[in-house]
Amino acid sequence: MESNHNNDWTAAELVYRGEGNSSIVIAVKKVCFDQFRKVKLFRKHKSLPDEDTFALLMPDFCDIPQTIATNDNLIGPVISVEIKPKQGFLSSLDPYSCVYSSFQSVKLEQGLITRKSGYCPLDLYSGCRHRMNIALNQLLSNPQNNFRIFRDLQLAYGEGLKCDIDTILHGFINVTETIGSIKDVFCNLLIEALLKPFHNKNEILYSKLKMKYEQHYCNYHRDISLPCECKEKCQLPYDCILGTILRTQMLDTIDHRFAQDLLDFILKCSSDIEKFSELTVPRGVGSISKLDFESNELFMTRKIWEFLVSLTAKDCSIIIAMQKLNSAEIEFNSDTEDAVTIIHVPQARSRFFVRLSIIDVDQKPFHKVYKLKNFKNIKI
Ligand SMILES: O=P(O)(O)O[C@@H]1[C@@H](OP(=O)(O)O)[C@H](OP(=O)(O)O)[C@H](O)[C@H](OP(=O)(O)O)[C@H]1OP(=O)(O)O
Ligand SMILES: Nc1ncnc2c1ncn2[C@@H]1O[C@H](COP(=O)(O)OP(=O)(O)OP(=O)(O)O)[C@@H](O)[C@H]1O
Repeated sequence: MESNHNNDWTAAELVYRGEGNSSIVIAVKKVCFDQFRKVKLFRKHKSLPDEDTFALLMPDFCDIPQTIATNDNLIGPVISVEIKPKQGFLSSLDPYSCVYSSFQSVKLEQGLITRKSGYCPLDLYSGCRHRMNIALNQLLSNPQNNFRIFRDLQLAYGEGLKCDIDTILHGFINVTETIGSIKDVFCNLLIEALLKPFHNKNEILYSKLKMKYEQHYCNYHRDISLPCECKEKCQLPYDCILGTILRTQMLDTIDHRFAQDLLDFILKCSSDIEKFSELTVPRGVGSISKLDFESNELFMTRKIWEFLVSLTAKDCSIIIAMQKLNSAEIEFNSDTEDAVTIIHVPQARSRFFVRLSIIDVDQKPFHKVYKLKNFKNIKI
């Protein structure tokens, strides 16, 4: 990840941050990552390859560097929250319960988790502050791989590491200044960040993606989640970070079942599988039906492309990096490609500088279309 140094880091400067299926993420700091590696049991067998391998140098989205905001007016620790929100709408494969709860059953059966989470993505994506608050509280109580808090770039809260929230947030939200509990104030801040407009580089693509979304409820979580009883019917803002992710997820208009048939058919006629990994956005993206200019083949290829992009959006994570503002004015670089904003939280009598990012947006390979076949617990 980004550093002010040149690239000659020694092991002593590297900090283990986390890892996925295909990569280990290290931040450039002062301690060797091996000491900190708290890996899920099923990844314990993995190690770094002995031969030369590749590394990606990425900005550290848990940080608020000087290139984005002059730090003179920012005080206290940088608190970053990582949320892996998963699929935010009901799938036609199961119109009653969220997809997340089905995968939780599979994980429980496979011994990957010890108890099912009360987190319902439909609550988080609802746009209703009450429901979002329930979702965040459930993530806090059973974070799994869906929720982490970092304090000054170090993991402070997550699966297997549940420290006291008030201690983690010390100097960020102060108990003497808050009305209500620190946890409530913190959740309110996160909700505001998730609902703020998220301006990003791909706005032109995203503006083409429509979102016809009403609040949904999930049968599985009916004892935890509450119906939205707000005076005005809540709706997820189209242009917030969750809205952006949801619109991309909703590019999946065909579901695994049909995607598999479609892909079988395409592969019978052509072996050019490269077309599914093309980075160019296909013309007509987001349109449910075949458009006049599209041949059958173009249409089917577009549908598979959209399905795979939607899979990426169903698996990506959000990082919200925040720091307290100490004065009325803050200068930030208006050329920055990052989505930054300022949030006033009356209950904390404070304003916060917030940087929003989306990570883990690697393209999914086309064979992912067949993945669902391997899960006998998923209702089809
Ligand atoms: O299928 P899901 O919803 O369980 O998502 C997988 C994730 O599981 P999760 O449920 O988030 O713990 C899974 O996450 P973990 O490795 O369990 O942290 C991966 O992100 C996987 O993607 P890939 O195979 O590495 O490209 C994800 O698979 P795909 O999104 O590629 O299908
Ligand atoms: N650019 C970044 N800035 C800050 N933290 C990051 C960044 N990229 C990754 N991370 C951290 O490293 C962890 C692992 O990231 P990675 O993308 O490899 O795995 P993942 O999200 O679990 O995906 P997968 O299992 O699909 O490979 C993330 O969960 C996050 O905590």
